[in-house]
Amino acid sequence: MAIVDTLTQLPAASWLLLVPSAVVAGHVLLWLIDPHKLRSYPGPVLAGLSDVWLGRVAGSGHRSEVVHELHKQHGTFVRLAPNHLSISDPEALQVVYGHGTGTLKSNFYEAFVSIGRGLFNTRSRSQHARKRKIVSHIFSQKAVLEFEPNIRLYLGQLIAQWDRLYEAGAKGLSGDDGEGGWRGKDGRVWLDSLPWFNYLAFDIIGDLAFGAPFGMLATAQDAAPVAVNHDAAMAAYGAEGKVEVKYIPAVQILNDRGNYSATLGTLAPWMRPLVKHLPWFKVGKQAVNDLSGIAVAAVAQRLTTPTDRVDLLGKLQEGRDDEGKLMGREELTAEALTQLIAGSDTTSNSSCAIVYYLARYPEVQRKLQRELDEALAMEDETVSTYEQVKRLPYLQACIDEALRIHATSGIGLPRLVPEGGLTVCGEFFPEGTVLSVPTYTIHRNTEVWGKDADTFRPERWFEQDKTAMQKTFNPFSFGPRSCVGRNLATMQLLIIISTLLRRYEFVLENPEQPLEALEGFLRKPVECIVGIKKRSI
Ligand code: HEM
Repeated sequence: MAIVDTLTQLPAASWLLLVPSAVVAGHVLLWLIDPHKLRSYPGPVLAGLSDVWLGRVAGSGHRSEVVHELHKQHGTFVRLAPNHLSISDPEALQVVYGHGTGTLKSNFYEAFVSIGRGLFNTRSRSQHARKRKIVSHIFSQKAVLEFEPNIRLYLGQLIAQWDRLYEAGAKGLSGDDGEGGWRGKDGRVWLDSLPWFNYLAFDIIGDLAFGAPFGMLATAQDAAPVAVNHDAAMAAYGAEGKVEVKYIPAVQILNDRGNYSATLGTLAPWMRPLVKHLPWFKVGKQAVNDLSGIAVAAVAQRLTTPTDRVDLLGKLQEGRDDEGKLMGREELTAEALTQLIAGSDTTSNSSCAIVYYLARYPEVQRKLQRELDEALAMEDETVSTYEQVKRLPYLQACIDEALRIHATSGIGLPRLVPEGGLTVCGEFFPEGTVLSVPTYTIHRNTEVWGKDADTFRPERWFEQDKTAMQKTFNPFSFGPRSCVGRNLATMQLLIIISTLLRRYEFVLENPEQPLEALEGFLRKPVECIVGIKKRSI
């Protein structure tokens, strides 16, 4: 009681000193006790003491690069936080992520939960298995073929826009369509391709997941309808009448939300409510809200206007679990939101990176164009079909090589060691330890990819040990939590890249300039300005 009395009588200034000192002392004490038995592993001293070190690195936008440098310096094992060890050995992938080893997503993923849990941020094994069973049917190879017409429709719209800008650009004109506008120079149109790839990806996934495109390609603008009042929109399910909406920049909001959640998720759960009030985090919190509003508005709209069209939302509505139950409305909204988030900028960042590398290496681009010209006849439609391009080896090698060097999911995805512990690369880790394998780093492992692992060179896919490459190639992750949309993503990339590269020739303004990227949850190109010219085929 005496201690409590003394503390309550302390002046405010003393508290200002006391609280931080107690926090620091607590961290040092935990470091000394070493409850996770990770103290013997190398890494920055501050990382061993507090989550704040990794939080700051994540907030810098260069987490993968920082972790990569640490692995170069310290080797296979690097401690990234008091309870988080990064393992850069490709052999670790199968244990940390594979089927049957029992790892679960760590509490990092709690920072991604908004309107209920979707497939991506469900951590419970049984709940995830139930959802995955319903959703994986929708993304089977056979099922995704039904979505091909939607992909081809919006790609056709992108081409119509680029053809229009090229015709004007070839005459030396300029304009302001798309972010940053476009200008004609040297018989080409010059534009930042990233926003256009975002419009394409958002319109495709908007159409598939919500039943209508956002209309970004048509307006050349980042704008999506969001429910003004979530609760009212939720209540409107099944009722007559319209949901009140306003328009917001969805691509920007998705970026803000990814940066926010990927940083917040690195911090201990007790820190999260405190930092949410800092200005930087407030922007992200608003983004989480707005993003859910897009799903709420779209799903509410859809449910008040029933349709028999074939899309992801329709299939989710029909999906039943083992007990034959349909998804409730909240779950349906959460899953549609998950697909919007998971299936939009993943595809646009990847498309953008592929085009950047093809523009940077003109000989690779020409070789790919030769393959496309031989495979596709003159009279074929402007937009390739999946059937035409699904087995073109050089096209596949170009896509894989770009996904290797610019894996949009580059960070080590954190997993929790299950009951009984886990042995990874000869080291034992007790239950509750957080482990991850950094994709960015294993995609640069010189033993697997060769001495020139830092260079974009599709030929390596025909030269190096195929088994080792396939075991290490991790753009979609491995195991029960790997990308459920992989078949859809692969089909999209094959159709998009084959169509664009057959129709246009791409050059960079400054070929020596590396593709600058910033990372929240995903590594995103900052911009990719290309000069586009129509080919004569
Ligand atoms: C090039 C495009 C894509 C890449 C590189 C990619 C990559 C990934 C990766 C690495 C994960 C694991 C994330 C984690 O464990 O934290 C993942 C999960 C997921 N992806 Fe994709 N993805 C792509 C496209 C898509 C598309 C088009 C969809 C659907 C429309 C989709 C839906 C999902 C979902 C729902 C999950 C969570 C799966 C689960 O936890 O069971 N992805 N993706």
